Amino acid sequence: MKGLQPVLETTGLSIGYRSKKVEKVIATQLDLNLYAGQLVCLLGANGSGKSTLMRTLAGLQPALSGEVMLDNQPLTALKPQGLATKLSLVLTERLETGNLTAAEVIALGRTPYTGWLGKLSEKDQEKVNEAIAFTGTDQLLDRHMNQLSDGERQKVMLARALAQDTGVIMLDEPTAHLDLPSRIELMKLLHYLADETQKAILLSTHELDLALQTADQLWLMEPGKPLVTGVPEDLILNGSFESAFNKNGILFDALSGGFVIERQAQSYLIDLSGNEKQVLWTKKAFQRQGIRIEKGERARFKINALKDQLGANIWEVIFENRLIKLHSIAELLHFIKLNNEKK
Ligand SMILES: Nc1ncnc2c1ncn2[C@@H]1O[C@H](COP(=O)(O)OP(=O)(O)OP(=O)(O)O)[C@@H](O)[C@H]1O
Repeated sequence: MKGLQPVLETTGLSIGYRSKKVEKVIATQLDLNLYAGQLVCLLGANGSGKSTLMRTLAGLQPALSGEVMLDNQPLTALKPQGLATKLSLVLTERLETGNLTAAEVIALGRTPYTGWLGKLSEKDQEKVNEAIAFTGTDQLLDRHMNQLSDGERQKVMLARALAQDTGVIMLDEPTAHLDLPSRIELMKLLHYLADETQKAILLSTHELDLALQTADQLWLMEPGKPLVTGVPEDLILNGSFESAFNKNGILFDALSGGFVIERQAQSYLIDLSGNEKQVLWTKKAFQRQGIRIEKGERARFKINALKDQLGANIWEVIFENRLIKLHSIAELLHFIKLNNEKK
């Protein structure tokens, strides 16, 4: 990113809460950069400080110390209207927009340019139309907000933010109430938007899998530790991702890129080879059943996962010099458990 100017930059930023007597510091020494065209996912366990950071970057709460520069201007020097032309924020809380139609809500995005009662100019209407086209909300325009599903409402709120035409868009847990297909659709849309419109998009989320697959950059928050930034794969390889999320029997498996539930496992002398996909799912089944593969000089179970002539999955097991053919993972698990006990 050398040579590129960040749209949003923090220097020595400390965030937290200050009351008359006490100061509650949530994170310090934050030197963060947000660049045009990037989708950045802010990740962290509950209470790690994601909302506090978003609120501070959006000017909704003061920093404890340090500086936030937005478009080369200190955030603190921007008046609300000026700020609203540079940064838009989509919150998860359902706003009191129930009686408004989707079209009216999207048009509200132009408020910083028109004033509350302002009439939309041709340019305003153009921006609104663009926002509608990007988000595919044209079928929803006449509907009232309280008649929309969570996914539809979220798209309308995104269209409003797009109509606001700011360099930075921030979204606080935008996928929170959505089902899996809608979550994937929204993340894909955000990635496309960042790329296509060169906006900087920062969102907080608990969707680790989706963030790993779509974010250009991750910002990882962990209480008491410095915030770590980087591309997802680097953060996996250097162990930051594991460190932030491994807890209470849930482990991030850096080899598969997924989370596994840690179980009490028993070792079995197994030699497993064969068809890649079958081997992968056989290993997952072993993991789920607490069967830990232990490689040894002499495997007690020598398993070859393969397809038969008709293309069906089979597992050939050599056990005590006999060849046994099994036809499902269920049969394999049963066989191994039964025979491992017979010493
Ligand atoms: N108004 C407040 N005054 C004091 N402390 C607060 C306030 N709001 C939040 N906190 C504390 O700040 C810490 C960070 O909270 P924050 O809401 O930023 O975390 P988060 O990562 O967004 O959590 P979640 O994933 O649960 O939404 C928590 O310990 C929380 O209790």
